[in-house]
Amino acid sequence: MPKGRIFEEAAELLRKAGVSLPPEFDDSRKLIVPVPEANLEFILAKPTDVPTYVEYGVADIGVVGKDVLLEEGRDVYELLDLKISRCRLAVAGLPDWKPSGGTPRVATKYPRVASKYFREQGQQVEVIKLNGSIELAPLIGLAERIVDIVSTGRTLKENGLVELEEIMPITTRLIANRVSYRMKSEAVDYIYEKFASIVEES
Ligand SMILES: Nc1ncnc2c1ncn2[C@@H]1O[C@H](COP(=O)(O)OP(=O)(O)OP(=O)(O)O)[C@@H](O)[C@H]1O
Ligand SMILES: O=P(O)(O)OC[C@H]1O[C@H](OP(=O)(O)OP(=O)(O)O)[C@H](O)[C@@H]1O
Repeated sequence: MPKGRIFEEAAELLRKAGVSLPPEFDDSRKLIVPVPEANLEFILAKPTDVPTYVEYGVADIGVVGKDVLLEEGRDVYELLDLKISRCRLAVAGLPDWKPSGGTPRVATKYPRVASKYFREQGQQVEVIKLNGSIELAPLIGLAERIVDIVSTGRTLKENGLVELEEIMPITTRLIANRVSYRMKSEAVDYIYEKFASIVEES
């Protein structure tokens, strides 16, 4: 399970699905939380590390944003769209930005996704990797454009930036380790079915 934004909505889904998570699950600092009643053990990880844990099989299944899944490019199965933490990946910049002579710079937490997008658009850009507060980049002259998550649009608005192009809609996905998917199919199916029934209802 990723800590941060997705956690709350994913925990709510699990509870709705009848998995009895202890109350301390939500605000404990513990990184490994066993839930023996459900025969499950949760690893609470940094969102970008979730696909790594699942690829290496230290977690059989994981919950992760499609943005992170695409960026990390790990070898895992994507089982289900959980349809939570809905947002979009977009190109944004200052409203008066116009292409000039040189190669434009694009700042982002998603260099892989951004490079692929601009390559497919036939646009040559220099991608600069940042780790957060991406909206700063055009304001301080690091880059002309950014590729980042937009949800309400508030961060862009409050920083005088505008959305220029939507790259793709983003939701949270259930992923599985390839070996666990085959060797522990009953357990993986159980979780899949639990989630699927709730996602369909909502
Ligand atoms: N503003 C947002 N609204 C809705 N969902 C978002 C938003 N920002 C990110 N997400 C989704 O939630 C996931 C996790 O976001 P979160 O902000 O918790 O991660 P993070 O900033 O990478 O974590 P950390 O703060 O540990 O670096 C993202 O991968 C994305 O799918
Ligand atoms: O459209 P909004 O609803 O304003 O949401 C978008 C913001 O949310 C995310 O940032 P986050 O808070 O995760 O901080 P970060 O800059 O460290 O990624 C994202 O990177 C945007 O900055």
